[in-house]
Amino acid sequence: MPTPRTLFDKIWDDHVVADLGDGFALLHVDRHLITDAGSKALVDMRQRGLEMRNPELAFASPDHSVSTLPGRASPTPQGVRLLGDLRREAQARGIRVFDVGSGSQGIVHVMGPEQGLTLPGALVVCADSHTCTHGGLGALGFGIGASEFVHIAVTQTLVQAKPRNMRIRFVGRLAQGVSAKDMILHAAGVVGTAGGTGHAIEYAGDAVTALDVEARLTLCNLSVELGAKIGMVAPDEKTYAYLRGRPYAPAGQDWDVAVAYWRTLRSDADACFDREVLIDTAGIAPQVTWGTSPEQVVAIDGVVPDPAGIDDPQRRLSVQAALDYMGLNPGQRIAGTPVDRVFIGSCTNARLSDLRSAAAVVRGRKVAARVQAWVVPGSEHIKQAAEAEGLDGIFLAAGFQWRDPGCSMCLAANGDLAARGERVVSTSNRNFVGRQGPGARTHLTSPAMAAAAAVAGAICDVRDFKATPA
Ligand SMILES: CC(C)[C@H](C(=O)O)[C@@H](O)C(=O)O
Ligand code: SF4
Repeated sequence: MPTPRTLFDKIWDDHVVADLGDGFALLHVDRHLITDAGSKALVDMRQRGLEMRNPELAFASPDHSVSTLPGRASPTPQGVRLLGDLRREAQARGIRVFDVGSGSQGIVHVMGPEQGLTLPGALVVCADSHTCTHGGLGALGFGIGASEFVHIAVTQTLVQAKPRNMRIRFVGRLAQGVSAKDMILHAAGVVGTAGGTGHAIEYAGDAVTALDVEARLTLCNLSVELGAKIGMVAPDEKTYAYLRGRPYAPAGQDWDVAVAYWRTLRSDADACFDREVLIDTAGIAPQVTWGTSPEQVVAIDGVVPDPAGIDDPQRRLSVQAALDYMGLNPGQRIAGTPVDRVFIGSCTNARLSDLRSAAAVVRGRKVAARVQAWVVPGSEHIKQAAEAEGLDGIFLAAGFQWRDPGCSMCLAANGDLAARGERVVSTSNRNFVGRQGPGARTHLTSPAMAAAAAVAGAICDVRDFKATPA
């Protein structure tokens, strides 16, 4: 009998070129995604006279340094340089760039799945920590560093230590008004930002199977916020339906061969996980982060912690520091906290289904007077598709800005940032100190919760909003 293996073990094994011992392996890389933020490595390679082995397996899209204002020129000198580097270096090597205005540009973790570049069982890398997103399609995706970038570009392989296996099982049904973002924020609260360190996480359970592919991408997107470089969902019929007909997905006979392989990509029933976490999905309410780390999260009907009640002195200090930065009082209810800005965007939550769920809340309503609210679609494709079904009109009529695709206020790029002390409800994945601008305060939520906050002018429970008929 062969040893039972996990989904992750199987994909790992299929990519081992050489076993290097001590848990290390040389792995083949199927897709190397390149952002403008990672393009410096290409410049370094040229200066060192290093050739790229398989430029046809590398795909680039500018995202961090593109302006999201119509016109699209980066307003910062750094952005201009990164964009210029990416275009010049990619062109010199024949790397396909999904460039601004091509109709296909997008945040790289949105573009990859959308183009069918991300496939079940494929090893996908990018010099960006949220490459774990691609696991939503059953790919083995993870972020790499600058030296690994060069190794991959030159050899199409990389050396990795094999992480351990972890499984988070979400059992039971997701309640109305609750989404994949709430599931993963809740999980961050349960396991903490170091809970997945050194592990590849598989998300499983009936609540995960019930998610559509875009929601699975959201789920996997925050794996790195749980400390894991890798997060995955086993591919299934929904995965195949999502991929069929995409530009880079296999076609014809190749499609049948691929699907036959993809069907083998699931954890064996008796596969062993080094760590297992069980989460009762039915008990999850819409989540809001209150602090400066994704694990500092609370249900919308909850209160922020009171440091006075925390025994561990280090934890007490860090909770106090987070409350101070966020301008919140110990033990206060999170609901009702007034907000200044709402950002619906990022590789976490700027796909069509995200924009639809936000629009369903916004339709027929107005953004509160003192709130600045933005929608930044994840890609040019999504922007077009959303416009084709009139979502832009809903957002614009409500008083949102409808911007062009890019990372934008997720990381305060290109002047897209909040002012010191401003409170932002954001659909992105990081609420670190200064992430959305020096002194800016970030609360992470789902798109529907962000939309509700924009309308109410305060953090509030989206379940209190009745959908207005179209
Ligand atoms: C700029 C890039 C390297 C960074 C990352 O690795 O994730 C960014 O995308 C982020 O989200 O903080
Ligand atoms: S959208 Fe945000 S999290 Fe995603 S790649 Fe861009 S900066 Fe990183």
